[in-house]
Amino acid sequence: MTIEINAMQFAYADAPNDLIINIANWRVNKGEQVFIHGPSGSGKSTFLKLLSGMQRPTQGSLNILGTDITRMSQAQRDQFRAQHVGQIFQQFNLIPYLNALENIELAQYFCKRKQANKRAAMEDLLTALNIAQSDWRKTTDKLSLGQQQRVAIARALVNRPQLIIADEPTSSLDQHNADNFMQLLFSLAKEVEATLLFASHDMSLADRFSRVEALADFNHQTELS
Ligand SMILES: Nc1ncnc2c1ncn2[C@@H]1O[C@H](COP(=O)(O)OP(=O)(O)OP(=O)(O)O)[C@@H](O)[C@H]1O
Repeated sequence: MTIEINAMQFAYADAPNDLIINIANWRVNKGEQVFIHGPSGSGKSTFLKLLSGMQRPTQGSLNILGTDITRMSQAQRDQFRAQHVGQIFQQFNLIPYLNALENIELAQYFCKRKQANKRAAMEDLLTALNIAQSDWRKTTDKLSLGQQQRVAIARALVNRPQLIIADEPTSSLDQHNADNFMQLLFSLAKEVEATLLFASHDMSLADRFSRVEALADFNHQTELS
C-alpha cells in the first residue's frame, strides 16, 4: 500500500473550524496512477501538501509507504519527502539563480540514500528529457517555460521516488508542451515504478490514468459550528 488514510482532518490555523480536508478512508495501491480533479478551492493543493508531508493533519492517520507521517516532526517529514517523494509544482519552484544541474543536485543532496553514479543519473535524465547540454549550465530563470518544466521533472525523478505528486503541472503550458509533459511523466514514472498522484481541474488529461476521482467524492469538507 502506498497511501492509507484513516479519519484524516485538516484545517488551516487561521480558520480552525473550516475542515478543508475531512476523509474517512482512502487508499492507493503501489503503481496506481491516480488523477484527482475538482474545482478551484476544493482543496486539491492542500490535500497534496498533506500527502507530501508539507502540512500535517490536525486529526487522524496518514500512512505513506508504510510509515505514519503524522507522528513525525517537520524535519523528519522533510527528510522522508526528500528520500521517497518526487514533487512537481504548478510554478515548478526551481531555484532561479542556480542552473539546471545545480537544481537537480540539490535534490540528490537532500536525499541521503546511497546512490551510485549520481552524476550519470542526472545527465541521463536531462538527456532523456531533451534538454541540450548547452542549457545545463544556464541559470533556470534563463530557460523557457517548457525547459524549466523538464528540469522540474528531472529534479522530481532523479532519486527514483516511490511516489510522485504533481499539482496542476501543466497549467502554464500550451497544448503541445502539455502533451509532451504528460508523455514524459508517464514513461519516466513507469521506468522507476512509481505510484503517481496528479491533481488538476483539466479533465482532458484524465484518460491516461488508471484511476480518476473527484476529490469531493471522498473528501467531505465541513464547517464546524
Ligand atoms: N495557507 C492557507 N491558509 C488559509 N487558508 C488556505 C491556505 N491555503 C489554502 N487555503 C484555503 O483552503 C481552501 C482550499 O485551497 P486549495 O489551494 O487547496 O484548493 P485547490 O483545489 O488546490 O484550488 P486551485 O485549483 O485554485 O489551486 C481554499 O478555501 C483556500 O482559501
